[in-house]
Amino acid sequence: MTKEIIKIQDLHKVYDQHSEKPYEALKGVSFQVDEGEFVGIMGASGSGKSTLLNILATLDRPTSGNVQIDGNDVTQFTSNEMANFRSNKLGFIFQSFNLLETLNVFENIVLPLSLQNTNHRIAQQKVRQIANKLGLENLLTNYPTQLSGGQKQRVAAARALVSDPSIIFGDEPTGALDSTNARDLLDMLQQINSQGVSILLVTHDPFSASFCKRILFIKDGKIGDELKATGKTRNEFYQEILEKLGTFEQ
Ligand SMILES: Nc1ncnc2c1ncn2[C@@H]1O[C@H](COP(=O)(O)OP(=O)(O)OP(=O)(O)O)[C@@H](O)[C@H]1O
Repeated sequence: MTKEIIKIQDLHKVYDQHSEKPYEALKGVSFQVDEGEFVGIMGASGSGKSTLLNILATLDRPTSGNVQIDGNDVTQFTSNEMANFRSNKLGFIFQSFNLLETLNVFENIVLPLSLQNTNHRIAQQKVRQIANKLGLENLLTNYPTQLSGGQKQRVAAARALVSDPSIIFGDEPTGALDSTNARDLLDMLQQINSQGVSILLVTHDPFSASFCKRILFIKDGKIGDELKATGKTRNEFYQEILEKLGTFEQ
């Protein structure tokens, strides 16, 4: 039976709820993501993508609604439980890489394991394994300032993957990359996904979205539509996304 990695039901988020001008950024969002899926969330600026991602990433709480990740109702967690859950179960890849400049590549990648107090020898092994997989084995003693944008994003991906998360969240991860590096990162995400890791990608970019298996379109705080890649080439899916955006964003 398929396992749901994310299940959200009737999610609402109201900012400035008790002010004179409350703003409802999410207006009853429901969807689920099955284990092993690669799902994209697309929508115009201001449609609620970051609000949704922040709630899923346990960085913010909804005003109402249910959020289950890997069988846990994360809305019931205390702040401490949220932080533990985040470091054990979730991996993040952001547009801005978010590497620590004072740490070298090895130290950046090992960070989630250090936070979990993983045994030093096991942590070293895991970092080497993931570094080899992402072609970073010769860069482990470099500092972020000595890396290209594409290399930085691979380090960020290695850091997201090293703790074997249940799901990877990407927030415009190709936003700061040139087209070759963007393509490499997307190929890599697809490869990671083919090994069973679930991915949820928030993006404006139809090219990035065309690597997903399914795309949810959010408009004015609601899921408005959905596209599936099943049976289509990536290019056919890309064209379909472009057409959908053409009608959707008006
Ligand atoms: N902390 C906040 N307080 C009040 N309003 C907010 C807050 N954060 C976001 N909003 C509003 O909620 C709406 C959704 O914002 P959100 O950042 O989720 O959109 P988005 O789809 O991620 O946009 P973008 O693609 O530009 O990042 C916007 O109208 C925004 O102004």
